[in-house]
Amino acid sequence: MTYPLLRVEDLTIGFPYGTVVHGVSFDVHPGETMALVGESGCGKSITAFALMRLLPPGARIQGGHVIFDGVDLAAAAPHALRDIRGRSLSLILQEPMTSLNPVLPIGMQIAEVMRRHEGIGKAAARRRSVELLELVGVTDADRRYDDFPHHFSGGMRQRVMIAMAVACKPRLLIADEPTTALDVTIQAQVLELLDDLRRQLGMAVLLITHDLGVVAQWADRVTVMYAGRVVEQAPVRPFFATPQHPYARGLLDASVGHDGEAHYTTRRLNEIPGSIASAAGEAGCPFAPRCPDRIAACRRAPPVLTALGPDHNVACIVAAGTDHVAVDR
Ligand SMILES: Nc1ncnc2c1ncn2[C@@H]1O[C@H](COP(=O)(O)OP(=O)(O)OP(=O)(O)O)[C@@H](O)[C@H]1O
Repeated sequence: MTYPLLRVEDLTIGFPYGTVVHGVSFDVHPGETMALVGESGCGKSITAFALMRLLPPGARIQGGHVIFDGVDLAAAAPHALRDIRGRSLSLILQEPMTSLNPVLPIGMQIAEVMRRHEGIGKAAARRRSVELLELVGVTDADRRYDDFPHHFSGGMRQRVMIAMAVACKPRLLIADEPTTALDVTIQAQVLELLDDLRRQLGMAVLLITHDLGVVAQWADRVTVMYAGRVVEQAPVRPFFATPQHPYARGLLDASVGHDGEAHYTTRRLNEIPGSIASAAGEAGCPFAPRCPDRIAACRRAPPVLTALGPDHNVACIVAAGTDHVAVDR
């Protein structure tokens, strides 16, 4: 096992009204795709923003560590963060229009990232921006360098965002629902592009998604979140073959079609009866109100993440057995 590139340890995030991410831990290894999956509101995006230290107003890291390449980003000084962000750690979001400047030509925006982080001259930055646009599949890149974001379709804008995000060859790209706003064929093309770039540039990808089809096809490992906590993490193959947490099992059971084939692509995570909101105010396992396997002890305290096997952890006292051993990180 390689040493992790990113180690998130016991990360806890809150707003003035309460804690929304409770002691989340996961690793991302060099060159791999790790999927962070969960239904809307479970805390995926807030976790991603916390990794970049770009939390919305009012939100605060209340505890834990985010060790990236040996530096604790949760405690790093602003100048150190500025240097890391956009250079070795990059973020792409669901809707590129929120990240692109509408009044600047797209080529110039890509060039600007390289000029800021690598201090290269104007001409070299332009040349490399055109190469990057070609790399992400923008045809006639030299001419399109001077086009504005509104001249591009949604899928092409996402390609431009990806070009900008990988301009400085990051070691880790965080992609927060990168294809949710796109139609299905374009989604597949953009995910394929991300995977190609991951291999070509040797970067790792933290892929945030609510789509199990995307996880099955593109991820090496998966971390499932529920109500601000990690409930299961495993390599993708054992996860899909033998999911252990009742929430994960519910997600996968429900995605098998009448023909007996798995249909992950159309699966939405909110089809299990009940809602995350029903966990509010619960003292025990946040999934207990919706859980088919719950026993009385589930109501006592949130279960700890427990090792079931190599790299396979579950936070469920029923799945883990009562004589469980806490995960030793
Ligand atoms: N700006 C904000 N102010 C207050 N609460 C917020 C804010 N942003 C997120 N939250 C809360 O934090 C929790 C986690 O939200 P987050 O956006 O991380 O969920 P998510 O899993 O990414 O969902 P989605 O897939 O819908 O984006 C939710 O309860 C949400 O209501």
